[in-house]
Order: sequence, then structure tokens, then C-alpha cells
Amino acid sequence: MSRHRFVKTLDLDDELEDFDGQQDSTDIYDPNQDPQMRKALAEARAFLGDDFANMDIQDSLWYYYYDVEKTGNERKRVTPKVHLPKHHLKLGSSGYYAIPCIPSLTAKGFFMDCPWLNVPMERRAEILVEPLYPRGGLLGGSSREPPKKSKLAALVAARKQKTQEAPSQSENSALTLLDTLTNSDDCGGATTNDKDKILRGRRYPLQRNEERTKSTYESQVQDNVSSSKPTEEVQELEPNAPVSSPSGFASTMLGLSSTLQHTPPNISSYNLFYTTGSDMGANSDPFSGASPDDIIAKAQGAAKGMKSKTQAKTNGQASKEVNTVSEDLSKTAITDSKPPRSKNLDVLQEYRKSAAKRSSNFVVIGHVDAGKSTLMGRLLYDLKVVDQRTIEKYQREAAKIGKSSFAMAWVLDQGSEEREHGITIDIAMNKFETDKTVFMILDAPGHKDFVPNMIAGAAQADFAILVIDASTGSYESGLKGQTKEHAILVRSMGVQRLIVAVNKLDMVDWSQSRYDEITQQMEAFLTSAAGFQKSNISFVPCSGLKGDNITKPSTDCKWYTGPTLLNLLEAAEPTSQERALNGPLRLPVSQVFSSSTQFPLSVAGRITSGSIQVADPVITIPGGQQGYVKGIAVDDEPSDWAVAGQNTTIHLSADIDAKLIKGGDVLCSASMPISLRQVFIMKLLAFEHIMPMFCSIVVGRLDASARITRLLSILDKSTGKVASGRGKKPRVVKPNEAARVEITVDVEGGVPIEQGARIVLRADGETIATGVVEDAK
Ligand SMILES: Nc1nc2c(ncn2[C@@H]2O[C@H](COP(=O)(O)OP(=O)(O)OP(=O)(O)O)[C@@H](O)[C@H]2O)c(=O)[nH]1
Repeated sequence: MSRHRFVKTLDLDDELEDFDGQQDSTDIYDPNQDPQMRKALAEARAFLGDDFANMDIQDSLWYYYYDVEKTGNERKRVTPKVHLPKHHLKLGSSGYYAIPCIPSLTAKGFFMDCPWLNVPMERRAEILVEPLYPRGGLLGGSSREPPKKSKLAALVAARKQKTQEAPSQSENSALTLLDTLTNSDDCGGATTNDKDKILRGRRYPLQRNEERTKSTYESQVQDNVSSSKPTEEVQELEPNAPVSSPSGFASTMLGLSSTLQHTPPNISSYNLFYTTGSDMGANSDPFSGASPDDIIAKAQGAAKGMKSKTQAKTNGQASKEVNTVSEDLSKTAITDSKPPRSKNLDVLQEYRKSAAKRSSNFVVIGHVDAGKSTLMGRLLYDLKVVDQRTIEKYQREAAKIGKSSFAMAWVLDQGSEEREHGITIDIAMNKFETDKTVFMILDAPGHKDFVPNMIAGAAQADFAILVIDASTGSYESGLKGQTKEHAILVRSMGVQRLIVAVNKLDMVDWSQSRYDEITQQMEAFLTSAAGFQKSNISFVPCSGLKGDNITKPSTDCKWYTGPTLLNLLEAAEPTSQERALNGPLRLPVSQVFSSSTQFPLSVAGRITSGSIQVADPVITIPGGQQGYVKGIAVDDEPSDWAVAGQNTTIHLSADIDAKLIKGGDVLCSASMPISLRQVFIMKLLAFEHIMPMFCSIVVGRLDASARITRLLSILDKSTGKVASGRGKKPRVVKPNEAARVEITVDVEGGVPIEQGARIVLRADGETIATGVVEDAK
């Protein structure tokens, strides 16, 4: 077995079991204890004779992964033959042969025949810099090696890069495609009614008329630096906005030319930490405009009903600036002729007495090829969201490329790579309604390379469907793969309800004993290791391909008389919705766009807390812009009000500047805006070793630099309490452990974050943990 193979078959859990973050004396490699090394040494010795020291040969064998031939050639070529008397080779304390000091092997001797500055290649050393953070894949990946990309992941990455290289073209085509999908008469053959229901092929995250920017804070800063020379385009923007001068140091660091100091700004630097935005502008002067603190102070002051003049007196200079900003903004803003009159509705009462359908998002998870997309395709087909003609078309097209069994999955898998390879890559969003509820399906990829996409889906879900392939051998390999990993992940993201679809039972002749075996094992795992409550888990035996127990009871599965998958979906009341209804308005913005001339600024997203009605005053955080609601649409239908849990579009008044609001902002009630937090405590599930370290936090569209500043405790995953043993004040959190940690955000002024927010921690391009905010100070 080669060393590579040896490394690959390590059981990471076992290896990590005793790791306490300190160097273990048994970690020191002893070549004489390694049978493979002993065997290779004997072979190399036979090849080389007695001219070489064991240590040299062992070094070379290690370097060449025990390749005796390469070792022999290298020794003969590089090492000067030194005849050592045998008694010079003594075993050192580590069992390694101690090599005597030979003059010709000193550095001076080694380079004696080399001309200065012209050292031959074979004598040059290679210096490898260790990565700053432990690398590796999610759950079970090696922490010592960078994650290996599958061919498919490499292909996707290459295509993505290609698309990014030609942004304007791809953006235009994506937008055209989007328009076609949402407006076109040809809705995949669906009837006119169905067209409204389906949101076909919609990808997460979706932006309409937002200009894409680079996805990380760093790249945005780079863009700003590189584009920081004033251009005519910049000068046209916001001529009246005030400018604060950058310090000499900052000017030097960011390369701001002196002329820029007089250049009007177009955007607050405050928004730089968002992953995507509507428009970063050609030139974002990071020193322009009021500071975030000022903006928040102004917003909170205004919320308490304080007049700006009083504020100026109490808050001094900072507030003066805020007032100037707001005056300037009001001068430049196109004011709406007349705000609509509020109907002063008791929105919660309206909601309860209305026939308004509940909104529910669910994520579909499970091991690769468990049948997730097929199951959802079947659900949409049975509910007549997709018609027979479309399925037949998919069947013909799938048959052409020899993948006819995937026709139903194509309803969800719209990408060409997905269809070509028969797997889901990105989250696919589709909508359907029943009598009581509007459901949003978030179909997650099962392949381990696309776990981050799956996490993005889980972050928005009220509950999850875990699909298990019951066929012989597949259930077992799924357990070793993503079945358990996905279940733990969604739980760590705060998902409490789980429907387990025991799928492909048609392949085991609807065996009841197989179903019982799977349900018993899964229930034990889900209630212990994953931390679900038994009452929140339901099981259903089904076949997505044949349509048994999806919307109608199976005729083949005679022993099951329980609810169908659809019945279970309707019964899955979003657990947190009732609580969220009474909170203050929070709408994390996922899209900013212009709906029409009547509504030139609209934002869309899912209300996570509170309620809203037309004419309500609102504020954007962190932008701190105040305005009012001109109109509301819930699930694309006009409405006078909206409540927590609903996917909503809010049409905003012209007081709010479209340039200063972007995906990741939070739209709040003007009287109770969300606070900005610098430090918070979160409960997380670790995928890598976690210790005090730099990382970034991702909350929806927000991506901010942060640090894990304290490890508070290791938690028992089943009880959520501090684990016994090394539970208190741990020095390291191992992969797959749950822990409570303190996070400090490295963004001046903090970020809009509250208790219950679902967070992903990333470092070095990897997801290192996910979790939920417990307490924000
Ligand atoms: N016999 C049988 N085959 C099924 C069933 N459900 C899915 N399949 C087949 O399983 C294969 C994989 O189905 P998909 O729906 O693509 O699986 P998936 O879980 O969405 O795959 P990823 O999203 O890539 O993880 C396809 O060939 C399907 O036809 C089922 O209930 N019975």
C-alpha cells in the first residue's frame, strides 16, 4: 500500500478521538517501526549495496513514497559516495540512525563546486509554506490536505470562472433567461394557471437588476482600490453628498489621489462587507458619507421620536453630520407626491381570520442519488404544476443522452451540467401550493462536493425532507456518505422538523422489514447524535419514481396506511412562525429591483419576524435610510399586509435611495430597528478544528470578517448541555463536535445580527462550522 493510499484510508474520527491540540510523543515518526519502510529499506539496500547510510536511504524512500527505483537513482546521482565504517552508524534515541558529521556533507562542502548564485536545480531546496488554517473537506475530510476536487467540481469551477470572465454577456443572458422564464408564454407547457404557480429553474441566490460584484469583502476592497482614480462617471454621481477626507495614511494605503478628496461619493463604505450588492459603483470612496455609527444613531434617535435639532444638541458634532446627510439626501431624493393612507389594520388579526395561505420553505436533503429531485419532480407532476407534455419532452431529451430514468429529476435539475451528469449541483427553488399552504422547495445537492450549496438551502428552511435510498446496499453507503451529515447540518442550522422519505422501496419489493430496519436505525441516530426531538420526526415509505405515497396512497405498499408525503408536508407547521409573528419587522433583503414606474424601488425577501402594512414607516439597516411602504406583494400577489414567514416584495417610497440599499441589508420597522453587533455568542457544529482564529461569518447575503475569540464549552449534541470531561473551556473543538463560542466581528460598527440568526463560519475558502446565534451583546 502506498503512503497516499494509507493516508486516504485513515478514519478521521478515530484519529481525532484523542487529539487535545498538543504534540503527542507518539506523533514522531519512527521509520524502524514502519513495516513498509523496513521492507523498502531492505530492497533499496540490495539495490545500492553498503555505500549509503540507512538514514539517507530512508529519507529518500520517504520523499519518493517508498519507490525503491527512484530512491536508488537519486542516491546514486546526488549523494557523494562516502564509505562509512559500519560502527559510525549508531541508533539515536528516537530509533533513527545518528549520522556522523562528514566534512563533505556540510553546507559549505556541499556547495563547494558550485559557482556563486548559480546553484544547479537539483541542489535547490523547495520551501513549502503551510496553510494558515487546517484545510480539508467537510465532516470527515482530511485536515492536512486541501480538499481534492472531483472532475465534476473542477468542471463546474472552470465553467463558473469562464462565466465570471465574461460577466456582461452571461449576466445579460441570465437576465434574459430569467425574463423568459418569468414572463414567457411558454412555461414549459404548463397551463396559464400553472404558470403563476411555478417558478421554474429559479436558482439560489437570485438577483434581478442588481449588478454583480465580486463576492468577497477583500475583492470588493481590491476593486475599490484599483478603481479609485476619479473618473467623469464618478463626478456625475451625487454632487451634493458631503465628503470627509481620508487620513494621509489611508490615502497612501488605498492610493487615493488628492483630487478624489473633492470627489463626491456614491456609496457608503459601510456596505462593503456584503457579498453581493446592487451596485458598488465605479468608484466607491471608502471615506465618503456619514459613519455607520452616525447613521444608526440617527435612525435610533428618529425611532424615539426625537427631532433632528434636539438630536444635534445632545449628540454633538456626529449628529450634525447625520442631519446634513439626511438634508442632502432629502434634497437629492425624488419625493413621492403623496404617501398612501394607512388602513391601520390589526395585521395579525387580519392574518388569522384571512384565508391567507401559510408560507413554508423546506429543504430536500440526503445522500447523492437518493432520489431527491425525482421525488420533488413527481410531487410537482402529481400536483399538476408540471404537465404531462413537459414530462414527455424531458423523457425524450433524457433518453437521447441515455439518462431516461432522470426525466422526472429534470423538473428540478435545469442546468446542463446537472442533466449531463445526472446530479444536482446548485439549490433549485420551485414553488407549489396546496389548499392551505404555499410551499417553496429548496432542492439541495447530495454530492459531497456541493455541501456549501446545501447549507445555503438549509439556512432558509422551516423544515427538511431527508430522502433515503432504501435499495440494497444504497442505504448503507448513504449512511457512510451524506445521509447523516446532512441531517446533522440542518439541525445545526436550527431546523427542528424532519420528514424522512424512505424512498425507492419499489426496488426492494416494498419490503416492510427493510422499512422497519431503516426507520429504527434512523430514529435512534436522529434523536441521539443529530439532536432532533422524536415528536418532530415523521417517516413515510415511498417511491418517487412510481409515485407511491407521494400525493396518493400506494396500492403496492399494502402494509402502510399512514399519511402520504403531501399530508406530512401540510402538517409540518413551521415551528417558529407563531413566535416570529409578534416580533419587530425584520426582512433580510435578498433582491433590490425596480418593479415599474409606479414602484421604482422594490425589495424582496422573506420576512423573518413581525408584520408590515402599506404606509408603515421603515428603515434600512445598516444604511439607516427611512421611508415608507408604498405597496406590498405576497407570493407575487398584491396585498395590504404581510407577516413573518411570507416571501414578500415591498415597494418603497422614493425617500430611500436605491444605491444605498443592497442584498444583505435588513428592512426594519422604523420604531424598532435591528441593532448592530460586534460580539456575539453562537452554538456551532464544527467541520474542522476550531480554535481562536480568523474567519468570516456568512449570514444570508452578509459576509463579514470576524474572529473566533473564545471557546466557551463543548456541548453534548443530544442534550445541548455542556459535555462532561473536556466540556468546559476547551482549547480546541474537534470536527463533528458541537460547541459554544464567542465571535467578534471585525467590521467597524458591527453587523445587523440577532438571536436565532443562522450563521456559517468560513476560513481559507472552506466552511468550518455552522450554527445559530445564541446571544448578541
Ligand atoms: N426505482 C427507483 N428509482 C428511483 C427512485 N427515485 C429516484 N430513482 C432513480 O435514482 C436516480 C437518481 O435520482 P435523482 O432524483 O437524480 O437523485 P438525487 O438525490 O436528486 O441526486 P443528487 O441531487 O445528485 O444528489 C435516477 O436514476 C432516478 O430515476 C425510486 O423511487 N425508485
